[in-house]
Amino acid sequence: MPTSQVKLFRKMLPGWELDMGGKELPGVLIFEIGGAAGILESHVEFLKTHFNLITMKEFQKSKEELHEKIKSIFVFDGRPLIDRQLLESLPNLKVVGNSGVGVNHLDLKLISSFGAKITNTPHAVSDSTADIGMALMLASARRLVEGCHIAMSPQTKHFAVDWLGVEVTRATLGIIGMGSIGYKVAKRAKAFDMNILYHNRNRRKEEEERLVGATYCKSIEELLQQSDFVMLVVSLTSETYKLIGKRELELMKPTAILINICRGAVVDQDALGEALQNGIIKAAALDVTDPEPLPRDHQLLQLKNVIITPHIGTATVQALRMMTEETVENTLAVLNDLPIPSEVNPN
Ligand SMILES: O=C(O)C(=O)CO
Repeated sequence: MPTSQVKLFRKMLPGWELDMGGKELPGVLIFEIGGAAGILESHVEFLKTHFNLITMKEFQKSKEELHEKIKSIFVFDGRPLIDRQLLESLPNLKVVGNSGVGVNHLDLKLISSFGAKITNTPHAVSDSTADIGMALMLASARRLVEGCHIAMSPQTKHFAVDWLGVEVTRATLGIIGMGSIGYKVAKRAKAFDMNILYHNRNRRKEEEERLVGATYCKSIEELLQQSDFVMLVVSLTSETYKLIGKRELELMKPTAILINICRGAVVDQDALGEALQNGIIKAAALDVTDPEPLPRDHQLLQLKNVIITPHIGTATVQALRMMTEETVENTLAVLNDLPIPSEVNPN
């Protein structure tokens, strides 16, 4: 039997050359291969060197014998849905590996009550999601989408715009949430000579030093009042649900732009629509909404000062590859009793 080598993209756990020789590969339940919420076909060969992949279709047709082989579930784009019934049918489940950083679609307490660990992939997603944050900020500031429509419209005879954008250079960016994505946003914003404010539950002195300047705002209010751009990069929890509502929007500058790259429900979207129509803030750029997609008659879709992208924070070849690798790392760590690179605390 060949030795299966764990390829670590971060090379952070030394000595990870697990000898799988002679052992049966652990069963992993996946939603499907291919399709919108399926494992990418190009990742299957790599995954099969470590695991016995079982799709939901195979699982549903199978007998208990197969259920007993399943040690892990890989969740991609929220699927498969993990409910009590599924958990009860997997007596040897040890880990649920979520591809992506946000775990608001998982019932963490329920999963951990079945003795399974939960992992996510904060490292894999941070660059691509920070890039989308920068792309949305620049696109909104320079009115890229409106410009693109004018340049491509069959009605356009000559280029003349009756509006001006604003520059991000030397402007103040307020980042709400200084986790791995927030930090990467700040790093990029530094290259634009932006003045960086951030709010986080805990002050992140190490990140401040690494960035050579980022000012901690203990209160969100202070950050909202001072920022030209406000970027949301928090996890969705009961504490951050509708964190940005009417009151918070009214604290922002009338010239400010709101960028959301975390979860739609962090913003009160009705309040946002009103604020955008009434000049309370200038514009919004959203990679996430609640729900996704928004109903076609939603007020946010009618406004010229809004850009919406279809939750593409991690939609790159590189990010998906790294998410798969980070999930493999996490899963193998749990199954081999090694330190878990990215474990989610169910509390
Ligand atoms: O990693 C996640 O949870 C994302 O939604 C990235 O956009």
